[in-house]
Amino acid sequence: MGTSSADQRKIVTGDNGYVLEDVPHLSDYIPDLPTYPNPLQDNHSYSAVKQYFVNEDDTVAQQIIVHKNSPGGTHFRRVGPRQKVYFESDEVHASIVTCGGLCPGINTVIREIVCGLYYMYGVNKVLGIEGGYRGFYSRNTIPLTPKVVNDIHKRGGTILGTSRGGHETSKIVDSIQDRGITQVYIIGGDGAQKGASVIFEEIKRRGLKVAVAGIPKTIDNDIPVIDKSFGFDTGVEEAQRAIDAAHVEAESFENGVGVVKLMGRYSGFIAMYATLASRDVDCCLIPESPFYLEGPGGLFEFMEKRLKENGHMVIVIAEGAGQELLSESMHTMNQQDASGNKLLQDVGLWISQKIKDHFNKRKKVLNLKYIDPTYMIRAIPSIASDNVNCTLLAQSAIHGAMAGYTGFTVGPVNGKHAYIPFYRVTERQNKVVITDRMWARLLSSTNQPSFLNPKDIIEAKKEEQPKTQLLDGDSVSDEPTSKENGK
Ligand SMILES: Nc1ncnc2c1ncn2[C@@H]1O[C@H](COP(=O)(O)OP(=O)(O)O)[C@@H](O)[C@H]1O
Ligand SMILES: O=P(O)(O)OC[C@H]1O[C@](O)(COP(=O)(O)O)[C@@H](O)[C@@H]1O
Ligand SMILES: [Mg+2]
Repeated sequence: MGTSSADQRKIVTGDNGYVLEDVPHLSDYIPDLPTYPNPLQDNHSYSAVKQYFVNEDDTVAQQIIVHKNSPGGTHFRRVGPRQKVYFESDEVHASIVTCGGLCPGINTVIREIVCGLYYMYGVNKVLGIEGGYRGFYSRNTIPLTPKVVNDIHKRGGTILGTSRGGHETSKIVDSIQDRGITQVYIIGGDGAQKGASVIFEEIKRRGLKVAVAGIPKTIDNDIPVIDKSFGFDTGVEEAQRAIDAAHVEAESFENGVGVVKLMGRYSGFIAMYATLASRDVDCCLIPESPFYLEGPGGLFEFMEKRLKENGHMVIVIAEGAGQELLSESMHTMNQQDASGNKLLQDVGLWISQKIKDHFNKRKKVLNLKYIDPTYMIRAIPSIASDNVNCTLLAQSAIHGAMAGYTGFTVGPVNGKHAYIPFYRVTERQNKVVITDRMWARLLSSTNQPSFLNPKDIIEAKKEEQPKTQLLDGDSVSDEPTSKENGK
């Protein structure tokens, strides 16, 4: 096995093309750290479990579809408790912060970090940071105990509050240092993971014994490498209620059209999965798949055909879809939120008006109902399966931090949880790949136009994006493409 530390990445290579993209460890930059036996070995719930401690060499393969002569490929370190820990229980002063937009299940993750630290590792100093990153330097903190968090998983939102913007690295790390915090748990999306990475770098530069762990939260599912985020299934489930309502309204009126706008700033996963789950959707529009309204192969032509055949139809549109059409017609400026995310025009209102105008001009009856459940799908408590996801993530993050790992995001990779270095989850956004099988499944389920001409398809294939990873059994590769590698 060889190791390479080019640009600080910990890459371990083995036989037959095996590669481990390892995560940093406190001992990488602090010499002679003492270790302690893991207190879990005396814990009645765990000591009976055969092979409870994870073998140090266990790793999780990023690619599970392999061929006879495939090389070993990229792997990540498997999560779980280690025999040795790098913190004594009373040395741990943990902090938890929640950043960015809401997502069902955040409170469950908070609860499980607090309870996991208390019950598994005997840690009783856990601090909640209020209001996102800026809370480190501008807000009060909340001491968190199992009693305080006991019922919070039944509530939507985050008991700590959240925010966008406000990431001032040195002020945050000063606060971590001043308060004597030794473990930082950051629950947040792609933006928050970038912030976590910068915090980790500054902590390392200052040589502090502070573990930084990221727990990915993204209702849009735009974080790469991981199978999917907690809360995503809850969001898709809740979206069914809006689609059902749109369908009932549409089929009850002559030429009824239900338009449902769902979240998805840059990635259309919620719209795609809500559509595939529902079977009542006639057309799904996402940011990754450009569409057009007029002319042969356009949306209006398809609508006229579908309404003639069925008398009603449902359109699901992701909020980031068709933004190029909107800015053409509205001459909008590029506005951003406090975190630098693009502020979008309401594509649902826009498309509803365009559809109405089109049918009005042709003097055709149209009954259009526009439903915007945007915040309803993310402001609710998580469903049972997501609660289990949250527990696994929280406990895995704790085991990693206690074992001295740092600068990592935890997440499921092909169903097995792994510690993933920050750079792998921040270097790009996860998007629906429209030349992949999952989008083809959607097109064949709705029978909508692809809005692509043969030339576009050749171009899209040439772009060689990584495959859609979410729940797609056929997904083959999430490796950076040759383009991303700059080759
Ligand atoms: N490139 C970045 N570097 C440092 N901090 C960032 C970066 N991008 C976003 N952040 C911070 O992360 C937090 C959450 O980001 P945001 O994009 O709002 O939500 P999310 O984490 O859900 O994607 C914000 O406080 C923001 O300032
Ligand atoms: O209005 P807000 O709070 O900025 O949130 C809206 C946005 O949050 C999202 O859910 C994603 O936000 P995150 O990146 O924070 O997860 C988008 O789909 C949506 O545009
Ligand atoms: Mg984001």
